[in-house]
Amino acid sequence: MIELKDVSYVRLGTRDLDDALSFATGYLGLEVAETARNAAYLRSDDRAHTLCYFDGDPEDHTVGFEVEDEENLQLAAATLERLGHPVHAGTPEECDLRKVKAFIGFRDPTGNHIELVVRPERSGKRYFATRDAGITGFSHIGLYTTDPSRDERFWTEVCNAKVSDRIGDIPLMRVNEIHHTIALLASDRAGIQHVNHQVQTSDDVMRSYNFLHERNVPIVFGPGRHPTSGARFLYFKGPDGMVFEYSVGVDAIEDEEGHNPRQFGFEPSSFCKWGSKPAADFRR
Ligand SMILES: O=C(O)c1cccc(O)c1O
Ligand SMILES: [Fe+2]
Repeated sequence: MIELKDVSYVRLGTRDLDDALSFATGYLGLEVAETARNAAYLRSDDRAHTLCYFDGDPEDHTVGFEVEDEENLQLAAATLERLGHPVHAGTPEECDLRKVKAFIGFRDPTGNHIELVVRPERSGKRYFATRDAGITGFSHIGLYTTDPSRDERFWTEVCNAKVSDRIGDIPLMRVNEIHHTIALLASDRAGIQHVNHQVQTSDDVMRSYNFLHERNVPIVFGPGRHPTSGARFLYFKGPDGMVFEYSVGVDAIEDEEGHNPRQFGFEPSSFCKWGSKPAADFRR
């Protein structure tokens, strides 16, 4: 069993690094940790970085998850190879770029690029953004799947994820007490559908709605409230069509043994209990 502790970072390719950087700092509200070697490293909490934009294919998305130690990493590599997922061991230079002690890369059954990392760096400095969006940290990702049931089995049987709720066949899965860290979304391709940052209060969600709307940043869903996690949310579009979500008030699953996944119908009211509807281009 591969024990994921938390999501660690996302890596997104872009053909226009300057544009991605100005969006990340001026609209999303991240802090630049470092710009180096055709990449920009951005912070959203006390970690050294949680988002990396690199000069490359905008379809090239990677999600990193933290595992406990190098022994667990080796066991994970062996498990993945045995199950037919070729594993790439991170070179020292690749580890440096990610500010991790060690990592492996592989593809999930849909073909999503996944990395497992050991000892991702923290920063001694607190996160301080130029735009105050109220961000408290990077929290979860929406991941495309070409087969939700197969990929649910991968994340819950090969890895330690547990299903908190399902909307239709779409699982919201946790790897710690937070309601979900991985949300799957059905598609005909691989990739990240959205990147979630938590914000401090509902006021932050509404302030960002006005701020982004006034500046013509496409709002693709919300403001609204998820019946599943209970979070108030706003989704908007960033560079290369990537969707970003702010949310506040995600449930913690305290009764780990006693929690049974709830089944919600695949309909708009299962995504928002305030009646907001996703825009046609919510999914790319
Ligand atoms: O927070 C949630 O419950 C949620 C539900 C559906 C889709 C999402 O992205 C979510 O974050
Ligand atoms: Fe989400």
